[in-house]
Amino acid sequence: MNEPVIVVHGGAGDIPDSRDQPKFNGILAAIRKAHTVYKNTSSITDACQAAVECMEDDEAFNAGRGSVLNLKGEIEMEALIMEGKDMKAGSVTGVKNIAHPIALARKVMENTPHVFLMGSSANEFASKMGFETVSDDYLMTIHAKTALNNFLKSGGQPVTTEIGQGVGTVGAIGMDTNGHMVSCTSTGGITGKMAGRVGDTPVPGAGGYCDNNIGTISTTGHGDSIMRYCLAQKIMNRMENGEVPEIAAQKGCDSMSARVGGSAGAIVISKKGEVGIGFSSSKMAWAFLKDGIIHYGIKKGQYLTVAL
Ligand SMILES: NC(=O)C[C@H](N)C(=O)O
Repeated sequence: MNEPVIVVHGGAGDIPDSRDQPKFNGILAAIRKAHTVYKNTSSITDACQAAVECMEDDEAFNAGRGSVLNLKGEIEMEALIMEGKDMKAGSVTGVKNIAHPIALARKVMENTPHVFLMGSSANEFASKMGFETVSDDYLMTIHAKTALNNFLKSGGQPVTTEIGQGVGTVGAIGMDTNGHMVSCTSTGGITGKMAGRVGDTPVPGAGGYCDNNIGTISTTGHGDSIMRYCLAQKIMNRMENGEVPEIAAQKGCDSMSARVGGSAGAIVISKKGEVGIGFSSSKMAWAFLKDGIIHYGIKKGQYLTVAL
């Protein structure tokens, strides 16, 4: 393969139409950023991390700036990175006041003997690694505050607001020209979650997975369902058993919804470089780059293209 394959998502769920364009702008910017970084570094890990950081900076998404609020009105963020060569992984959960949880997950992968760090200890590690602290005011958007108010007013039922209950988790997966793969996912979780709630996103096999011998995946959607179903791992199993990524992603999400409820979406690349996009939610923002063309969409059956 002469070109890398890069796929991103900007969250699955009940996304109001008014949010489509900001999400398109964000996912297209993320793909372009990833492409530039890949050209400069030849590192698919750097490229996908950069794509996720680009969306963490963009308040159209529920990750980094724009993260949703827990029941106490706080932001607790989570992220996972996994590389497919040696199946190394790094995760964080319950982190506060940093701009790029995905960068911290990478530090866990590369600078500790562990996979997963949590809460204030993860924040202490961030300080040690030289991460700057950002204020709650920077991370907390009016959309996130409105979403929590609406959630509380409705007696704790999921409400579709401008940003939905938790839509807008972000992910980027990629394969370089040597077949090396990576998976990156970052989120603020779901609006009105209990303080300390851990979602699917930082859990390998649920929020993402990566193995150069099979493929790479990032998921999004109702995390408590995704975690119970081990959605990323289930989709890997389907590909290992010969399903093409498009079918594996869609059937994986549909089977999760049928078995445990909730809805989800997934982006997938197989070891052959084939791309799969699937979601059982009403929408998922996705985009991928292949042969100089960006393909993207958000509604079922929507398939748009634009030059890089
Ligand atoms: N929109 C999302 O993907 C939310 C995330 N999966 C969570 O439940 O924490």
